[in-house]
Amino acid sequence: MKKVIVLGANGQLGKTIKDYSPSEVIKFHFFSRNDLDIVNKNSLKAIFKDSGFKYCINCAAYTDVEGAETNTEDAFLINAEGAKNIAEVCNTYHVKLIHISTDYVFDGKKNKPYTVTDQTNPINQYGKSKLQGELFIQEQLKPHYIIRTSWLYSLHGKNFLKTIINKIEDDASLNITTEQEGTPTSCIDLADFIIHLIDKDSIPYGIYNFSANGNTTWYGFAKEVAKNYNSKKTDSIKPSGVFKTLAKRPKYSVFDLSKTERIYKEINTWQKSVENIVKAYKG
Ligand SMILES: NC(=O)C1=CN([C@@H]2O[C@H](COP(=O)(O)OP(=O)(O)OC[C@H]3O[C@@H](n4cnc5c(N)ncnc54)[C@H](O)[C@@H]3O)[C@@H](O)[C@H]2O)C=CC1
Repeated sequence: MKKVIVLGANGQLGKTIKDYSPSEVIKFHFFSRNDLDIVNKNSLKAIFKDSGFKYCINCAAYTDVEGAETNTEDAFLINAEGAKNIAEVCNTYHVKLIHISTDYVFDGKKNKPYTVTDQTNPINQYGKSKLQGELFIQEQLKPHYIIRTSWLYSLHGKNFLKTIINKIEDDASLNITTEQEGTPTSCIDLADFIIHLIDKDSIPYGIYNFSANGNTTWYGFAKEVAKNYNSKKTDSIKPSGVFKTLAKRPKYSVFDLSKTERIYKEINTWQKSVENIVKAYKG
């Protein structure tokens, strides 16, 4: 039985991992921010010491992209220093780390999918803090997987898919930007990939991209949600131009998935995963 600690367990990815039926080979131990703050290295040490954890999944992060522009110190404390603390403690207690990172480590100036070796160049504070976290982990700990993902949604917490469903329920008409291109990714698909890494236990360490297959805009994503949730409402979603925000967003952040699919399987298209989750939402 492999003992696995999950940090940031009350976020949408953490909760999705919790939904996984208990596996016969993995025993999860979930810690929310209230249980264990990743900024506090001594608390981490106390929990990891003599724990017998084989893997740590770090879902904990400062994820408010807009907020990070003004609360930059907090973003770096959690996304960079927190990640460093985890890496150090994993190193001391021989725990393998699975850490989640983001497409926002790129500037979005490319026009074909980003590979894991492409030059990073974050254009907002959130992306900068997440990249610093990646670099600390690479410095501190050999047995690590850094999974870069994008546009996460799930049945839990606040996310774009649930916002669109709520707006459709309220009969609101929506203008959604066509300015950014990327890939919506279901936490269920990502959780399955994370479990695959642990199950196999022999996949080479390093950076992996993980998103669904294909790409779209936030407008295309919203339309697809509407089509699956209530096809009569698709016309209430209209395309719009730039959505003014404090934090700059990469215009293009599609991933090249070839390295990931070589050690995993062909990943769902984003449309298929949206269909699956809307079905699950409707129950
Ligand atoms: N949401 C998205 O669209 C994307 C998310 N990511 C990354 O995926 C990972 C998971 O994201 P989500 O589940 O969507 O985030 P979330 O915001 O739903 O969950 C993050 C969790 O981390 C916890 N947390 C914050 N500070 C903490 C601390 N100091 N100690 C312990 N826990 C703390 C929060 O309480 C929250 O429960 C994060 O690393 C995020 O950066 C990457 C790309 C896109």
